[in-house]
Amino acid sequence: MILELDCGNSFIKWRVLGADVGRVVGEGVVDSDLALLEGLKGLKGLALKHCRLVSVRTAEETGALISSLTEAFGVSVVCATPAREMSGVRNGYEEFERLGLDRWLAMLGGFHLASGACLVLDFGTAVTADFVARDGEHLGGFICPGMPLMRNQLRTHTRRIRYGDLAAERALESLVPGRTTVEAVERGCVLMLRGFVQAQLDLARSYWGEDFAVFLTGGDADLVSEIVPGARVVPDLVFVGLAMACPLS
Ligand SMILES: Nc1ncnc2c1ncn2[C@@H]1O[C@H](COP(=O)(O)OP(=O)(O)O)[C@@H](O)[C@H]1O
Ligand SMILES: CC(C)(COP(=O)(O)O)[C@@H](O)C(=O)NCCC(=O)O
Ligand SMILES: [K+]
Repeated sequence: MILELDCGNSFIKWRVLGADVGRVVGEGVVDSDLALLEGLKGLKGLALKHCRLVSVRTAEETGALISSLTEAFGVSVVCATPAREMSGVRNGYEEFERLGLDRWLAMLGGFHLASGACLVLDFGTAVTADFVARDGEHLGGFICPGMPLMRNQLRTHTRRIRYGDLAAERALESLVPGRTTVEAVERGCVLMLRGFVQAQLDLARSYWGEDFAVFLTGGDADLVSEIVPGARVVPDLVFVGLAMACPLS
């Protein structure tokens, strides 16, 4: 069995692939190393042979997680590392090692699935957009705050914006102008995200006409999917790229 991990700034996404090619035998989203270990220990018949991991956390945090996994399951862990070029995609950053590895893997996955030009949008703690041309050249991208950061900035830096998670969820049942604080903030932030997406689509069309694929991934992808009808929502896009960057013999 193979354990795959995507360690973002807020959550660790994990899944276990069975011995027969690619079948997912367990998966989850957790907010701590401890919760990950608990989740894995709860799987019946777990027999990990390999583990591959991508992390945008500090080397210390990632190292601690790797030690815990090795100790708990006796598995060796392979980490995705930065590359200038891989699977036909050329990293467009001036310093390729500074590009977020989750972005890099999502691009590898997207370019592989599209076999052509693609726009990759990831809606996590931060929101990222990356442009990959038909020849595999990464043209660069954009980073802006995601939903969790936008709402928390408003909560932290104003005196009168306070509300709970349940109210936040309910507020998004519609996007008409809000009549309560929670509606006004949650809907306002979603419209910011959608505006960002529109700007990326406009730019992609200016480069490639209609000849490109759009991939949406990350925990908040559903908040924007309806405004990009042709987009492919691929929650495991980072894992697609992770398998390409860390093949296991
Ligand atoms: N099943 C889920 N578990 C956790 N977060 C989720 C889930 N579905 C949607 N979300 C939302 O996704 C966002 C986090 O996205 P994610 O891609 O996990 O971020 P990161 O990679 O930065 O940790 C949060 O705003 C969270 O509310
Ligand atoms: C942009 C990110 C913060 C996104 O992280 P996430 O929201 O997925 O947790 C991450 O890819 C990162 O730390 N990148 C390094 C900076 C860069 O890509 O330029
Ligand atoms: K991510």
